[in-house]
Amino acid sequence: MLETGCLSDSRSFPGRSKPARQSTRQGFVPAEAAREAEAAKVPGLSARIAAAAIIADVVQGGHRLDECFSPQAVPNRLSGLDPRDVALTRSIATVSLRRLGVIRHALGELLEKGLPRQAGRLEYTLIAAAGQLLFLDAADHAAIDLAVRATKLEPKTGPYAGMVNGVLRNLLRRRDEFLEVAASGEYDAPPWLAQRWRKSYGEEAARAIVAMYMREPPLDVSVKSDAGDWAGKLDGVVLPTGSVRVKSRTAVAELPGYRDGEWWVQDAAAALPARLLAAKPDERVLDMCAAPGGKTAQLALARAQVTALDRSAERLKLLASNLSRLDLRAAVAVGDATGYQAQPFDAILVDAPCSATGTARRHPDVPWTKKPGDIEALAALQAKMLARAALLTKAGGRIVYCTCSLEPEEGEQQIAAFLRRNPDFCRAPVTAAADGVPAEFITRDGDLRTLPCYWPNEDARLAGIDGFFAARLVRGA
Ligand SMILES: C[S@@+](CC[C@H](N)C(=O)[O-])C[C@H]1O[C@@H](n2cnc3c(N)ncnc32)[C@H](O)[C@@H]1O
Repeated sequence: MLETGCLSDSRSFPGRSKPARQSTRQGFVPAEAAREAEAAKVPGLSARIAAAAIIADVVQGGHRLDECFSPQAVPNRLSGLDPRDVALTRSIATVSLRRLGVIRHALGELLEKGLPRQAGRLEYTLIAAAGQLLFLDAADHAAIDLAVRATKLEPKTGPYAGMVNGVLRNLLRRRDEFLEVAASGEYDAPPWLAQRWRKSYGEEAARAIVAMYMREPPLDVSVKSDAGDWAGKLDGVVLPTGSVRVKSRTAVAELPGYRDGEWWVQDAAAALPARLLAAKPDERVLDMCAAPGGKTAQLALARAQVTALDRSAERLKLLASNLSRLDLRAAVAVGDATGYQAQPFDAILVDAPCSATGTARRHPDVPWTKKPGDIEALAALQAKMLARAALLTKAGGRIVYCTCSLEPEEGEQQIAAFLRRNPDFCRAPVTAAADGVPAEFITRDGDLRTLPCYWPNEDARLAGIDGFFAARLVRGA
């Protein structure tokens, strides 16, 4: 339920002379209908084609992986696929993006001369097939055969079917070698991000963050009441912060209590900022970047008078439907937070758009679609939102600012700059005792900082937490 912005960072394999530049939409659409009909005749082929197309949409086109699986996705790569094929497409695309670094390394080793130019989606067919051969339990011969068939179906890639066959068979022969490279973690994050995390958190934590990003995320939910009871019903545990971590792998909508609106999906770290705002009944509260509404639900549950503002009308529809399922109320407003005007509020939550580098377990596309410049641009937007929030806060009122980013520019540095510019505000430090937040999550300045490597556990269903930053600020009376 967390969301990320996405911009493309098209990268090439080592050893490739030039990326095969091609617009995803222009290149893939024309033969679509005929190819779909052909592909539908071979079990599993449509899912492989869809997975390769989605990986291309993400890596080349800058789409968010989640978005590609939404019914509103444009282009929609899933039309006509049955639910089993959609699930297979999702697992191939997800693992291929999670492991993109080492897959690119392996393909770079195998493609000594690089990829041919003008080769359509060849690169992404290879990535999807390598993802299956290295990291999924799919039958090897099916992964190779279907990649070759997918290659033959598209005029641009057709001539390279023999090459695809050869490369994937060589990959299979050298699989143990590439799995050892994968285990070293060397290629698991783009170098510029790994370097940033080493600088911010030290070598050991940076390694642990990246290692956590190679694992499936747990399912955390926020419950309306009686966490212990719901932990029992959902085969879960109550976390020290009050969220329930669900061990069951049943589809979310099929779990007990979902349809009755008793809980909503929300990472344990994402549940903390609204808690820090501590909204009281009837207080006027602005949720400045509200959709899809995980934090709005918390504020509404506290019986505050919540205004849920977001720039995206589409995402606010999702918020409205989430609140309706939960039988919770908020006033909804579509608008740009940086220019929003209203009577001052008692409390404001600024859950600002950010690079989302703390959520790469849930969004394995994030590390491969962000660029260094994005962080600067997002930090500038966040500063504007904070400035507007300051104008909209009553004397004595409070702001909680948060991002799901690991980057200090979007967290600690943002708040330091805000406090320099706004001497009428001061920090209200987070404390373990009063806020019910584990002491290891609290920085020396009294902000919240969670790292994905916290709460390690052998069982992936119980391990880790999203990377979040939150600061609580109070305006002088
Ligand atoms: C991190 S998400 C919010 C998640 C949400 N608070 C939750 O807990 O479910 C950031 C949101 O900011 C919205 N957004 C981006 N730019 C905005 C702007 N200028 N004004 C208002 N909302 C904006 C996005 O549409 C997105 O829904």
